[in-house]
Amino acid sequence: MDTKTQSAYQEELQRLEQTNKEIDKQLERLRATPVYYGPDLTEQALEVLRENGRHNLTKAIDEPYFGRLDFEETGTGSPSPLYIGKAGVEDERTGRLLVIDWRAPVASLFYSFTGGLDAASYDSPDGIIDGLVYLKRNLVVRKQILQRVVDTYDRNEDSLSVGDEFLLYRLGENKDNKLRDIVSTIQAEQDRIIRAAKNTALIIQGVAGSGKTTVALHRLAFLLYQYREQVRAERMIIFAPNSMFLDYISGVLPELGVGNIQQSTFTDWALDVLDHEVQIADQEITLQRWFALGSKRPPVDDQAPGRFKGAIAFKSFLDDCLNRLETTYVPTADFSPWDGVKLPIATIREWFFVENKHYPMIKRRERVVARIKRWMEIQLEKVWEQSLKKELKKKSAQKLRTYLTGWPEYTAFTFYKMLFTDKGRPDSLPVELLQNIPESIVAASAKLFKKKEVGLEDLAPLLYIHTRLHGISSDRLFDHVVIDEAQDFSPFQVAVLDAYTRNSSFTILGDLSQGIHAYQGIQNWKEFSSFFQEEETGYFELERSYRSTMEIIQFANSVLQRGVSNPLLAVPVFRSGNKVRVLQTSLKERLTLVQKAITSLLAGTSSTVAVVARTEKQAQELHDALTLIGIETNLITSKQRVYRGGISVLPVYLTKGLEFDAVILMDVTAEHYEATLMDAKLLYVGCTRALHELWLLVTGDISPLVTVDQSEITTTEFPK
Ligand SMILES: Nc1ncnc2c1ncn2[C@@H]1O[C@H](COP(=O)(O)OP(=O)(O)OP(=O)(O)O)[C@@H](O)[C@H]1O
Repeated sequence: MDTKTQSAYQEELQRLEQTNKEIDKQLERLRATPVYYGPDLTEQALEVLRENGRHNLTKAIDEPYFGRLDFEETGTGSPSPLYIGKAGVEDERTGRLLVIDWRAPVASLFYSFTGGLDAASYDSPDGIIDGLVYLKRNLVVRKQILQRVVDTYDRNEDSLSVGDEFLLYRLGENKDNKLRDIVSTIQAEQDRIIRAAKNTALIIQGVAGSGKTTVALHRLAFLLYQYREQVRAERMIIFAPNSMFLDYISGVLPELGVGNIQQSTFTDWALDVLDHEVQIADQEITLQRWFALGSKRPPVDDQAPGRFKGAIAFKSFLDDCLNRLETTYVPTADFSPWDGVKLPIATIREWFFVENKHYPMIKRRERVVARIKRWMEIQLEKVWEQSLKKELKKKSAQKLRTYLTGWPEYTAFTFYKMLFTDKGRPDSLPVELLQNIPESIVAASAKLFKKKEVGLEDLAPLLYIHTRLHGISSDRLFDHVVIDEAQDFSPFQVAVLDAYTRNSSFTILGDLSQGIHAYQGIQNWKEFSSFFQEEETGYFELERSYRSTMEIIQFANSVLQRGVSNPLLAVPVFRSGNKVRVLQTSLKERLTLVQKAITSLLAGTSSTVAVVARTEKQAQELHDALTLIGIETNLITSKQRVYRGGISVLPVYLTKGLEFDAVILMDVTAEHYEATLMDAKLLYVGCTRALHELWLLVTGDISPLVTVDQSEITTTEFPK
């Protein structure tokens, strides 16, 4: 350690000791104070403050901060050190902030400052504050012990740009089975997204590994801090592609001290709103179909069920159907509960179309039926003879039941199903309407609906019908919605979610280059942005990739370039590693080579390894074969709910969103990965899952998507 580093280390040791003492003291006192459960409102408010204090201090006690910024606000005359941590800590006597919460306005300087001698500024509630930055320092504290001090900027040094050394140290670490927070190394372009204003629909196109998922989770924590008066955690939700992915990301929010944010798949949420009226047809079959090898795959066009039913045009079609129903959605005849008494249909129409016009259709029906019942009671009151009254009461109830059979109480599913069959349709919905839908879709839907099953692409239409029929109860509204892997969402899904989201407050993240579910997703972000007012929409691009080494990113980019015109290429951070290995093997030697590869990777620095097959069936076979030769692996299928880490075997399309220290891509042959857009995206997704090591195994002709002669980034040799 040179003298400068040594003195910085000593200075930080002292400071840490003081901070630790203060935190210990405060926590001890708070823990000793009995919790107040009584009725006094002031005491209750104080108890909330104490509880917050306990919570923050418990969080801060092991690692009080991770960064320091020396900032001289213009006009103050001298710089003061700001220590930045996951939770703010105040000196009880002086009220001075010992640690600043990373989400506080001033902390944004720590992330946005990129070096140089010029003044820096941040946005505070009192306006723009500017001044000079003297020092940016990263600190690693674990269990109250100072482990590392790295200066990434020093105004008195020659090099005046903020260095990447600490970021590279962080990126070089191995991964276990959970995504982690990045508060200590958030980059300026990520920070802009995290701190963007709440009432905007943010759309973020980010290359693989650019931190989209991580940024979205940090943004939720930021919004909860910055808008604490306006948003509640339980009213925020993050939609992720599957339950295993949710498990994988489940650690980040608690690490950031944020609880209770809903985390769900669109499917689970939709089924809940629909009160589980339908079941989802087996997804394995759908996936097998869309991820079959080359020629066995159906064409992906606008007639594919997901694209067709996910389009806004389909929403307009449903609107048309619902509007038609609405205009005729009342009985046609007067209602007569008994001879001589009549409620004219004109009155019923008036109640339905005029008096209750602001209610959704089914609610209106309910209100009108209640009104008819009240009217009947009034008529009955006019009958004096008790036995007759009793008889009329019974008779009229029966009459009403019969009358209402001509006024069915649709649910989302009964209405939707009716559209695809020729039975039970009201006159307002002639069967000719079906001409708007491709025959194959009508036939497949009708078959499925008979079993009360639906496809994933039916959920947005069902939810939409549900909201038109029943409305949205206020406890279902979200304060903010995050959609991860949004390129796989349909415009219709986003339109439905918009109805459930106050002020269109969205963070929508994805990567068009990873759009492997093209049969249901979008091809262009404009398909979403067109819903939102231009002034309330934000669009960001993230180009830097933090996950993988330079060699892996360059290789993955070359795959994309061979299959996609105008690809969005990732820019790697300068983290060099081993070359990508492309290993040829015979069918006979294939398994032995996989075994050797796994052993070699685990003996090196990798602790999570993925063996990636092209299809689910091949993954199953590989898993079985590896088990037989004594290698324990976790088989990941589309039904998986938990990500365990270790050695995983999975089909390439299920790797999306995950990451592993090392990836072994199996069968990268011409047969398995053709020179098509879809296969290029699939292989790109597979390659970009690797942090440190990427190995490709080839038995037969190599895929035309792969260039082996890039000797600076690939090798064909097995490591010694
Ligand atoms: N600023 C950062 N500092 C440290 N690590 C980072 C940073 N940004 C991203 N990472 C790391 O990069 C990896 C990729 O992040 P993440 O999974 O959020 O990216 P993504 O854009 O959602 O990826 P993909 O689209 O490929 O699934 C993670 O390991 C994350 O911790």
